[in-house]
Amino acid sequence: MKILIVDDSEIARHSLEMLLHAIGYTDVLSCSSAHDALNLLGVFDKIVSENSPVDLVLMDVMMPEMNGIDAISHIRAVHQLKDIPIIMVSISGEVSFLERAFAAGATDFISKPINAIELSARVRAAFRLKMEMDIRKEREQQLEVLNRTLEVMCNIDNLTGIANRRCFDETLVNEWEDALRSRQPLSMLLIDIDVFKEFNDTYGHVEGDACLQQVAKALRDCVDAPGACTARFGGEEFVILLPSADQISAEKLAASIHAKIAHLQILHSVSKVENFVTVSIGVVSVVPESSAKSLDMLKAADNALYAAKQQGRNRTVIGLPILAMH
Ligand SMILES: Nc1nc2c(ncn2[C@@H]2O[C@H](COP(=O)(O)OP(=O)(O)OP(=O)(O)O)[C@@H](O)[C@H]2O)c(=O)[nH]1
Repeated sequence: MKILIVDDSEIARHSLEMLLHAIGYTDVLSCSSAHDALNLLGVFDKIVSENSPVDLVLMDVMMPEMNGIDAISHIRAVHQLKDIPIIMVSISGEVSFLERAFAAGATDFISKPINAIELSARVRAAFRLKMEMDIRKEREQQLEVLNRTLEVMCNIDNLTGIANRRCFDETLVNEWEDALRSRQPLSMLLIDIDVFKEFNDTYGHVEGDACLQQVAKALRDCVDAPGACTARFGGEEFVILLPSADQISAEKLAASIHAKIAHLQILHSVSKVENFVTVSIGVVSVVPESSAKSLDMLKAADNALYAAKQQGRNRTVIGLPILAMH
């Protein structure tokens, strides 16, 4: 445990150091001014290390240039130094002084002349407090990491590793609002694997899962637009949301998805469409208006997908403008 003594009197520094040695604390640094102490603690550095160079400060109050209370205020203003215990050392114990010292962030107070027993008890208490704070800080950091991991897990589909429905629903609401404000187009592709029930019935559920994973990866590979969200909508259905993308970009993406899935050549011998896995896609592009809702967009994409299925599957159908649905 490293202790820093800050006192402009050499005699005071020396006698305090002797006392600390006598009660078992030998790792002691000292500064003759508040400015030197702030320098040593890194208060003037642009980037302050997370690990403080000392574990406890014994700060004299009356010093020329900068007094101990002002020095504490400077130390506490640095986030990384806000938990270092600082014990004020002073002849004065008057109430107004103590009030100012504690308001500035002092942890404790010890009056001169210093009694060894009192010093030992105060230093031990300060270290105990510091240890408890460090443990609490570490737990808070662990909790923060855990929370972030949980948040990511809550938004990911277990099987395919892409975003899940929950994540998509949230993204849709946000992107709709953004597009409404910015008057930018928003496009959506709803993608469904054709005759997938027969695929499962023929090759089994495990192969079905592997197929879903391959299709999800293919979709992810096709989408490179910044801010795009590729999600598993549910079952064998996927969805892609493209902010700032018009119908032409959405159609281009749909065409590249058909080509990519065809290129995978996932055998589907009982499909009535092709002898490999294909997908149907419903596309909707819109510049949102306040008279419509984000769910209207989803409905329009679903209708377009239904039409693609009706027209023979393995194709893309462009949905009606949302306002025309009302
Ligand atoms: N292996 C696997 N199958 C799933 C999963 N989720 C849904 N399915 C299957 O997907 C199939 C969907 O079948 P349908 O809704 O009848 O659709 P379809 O056979 O693709 O027919 P169309 O969409 O009209 O071309 C069902 O057999 C579901 O059991 C999953 O996580 N894994």
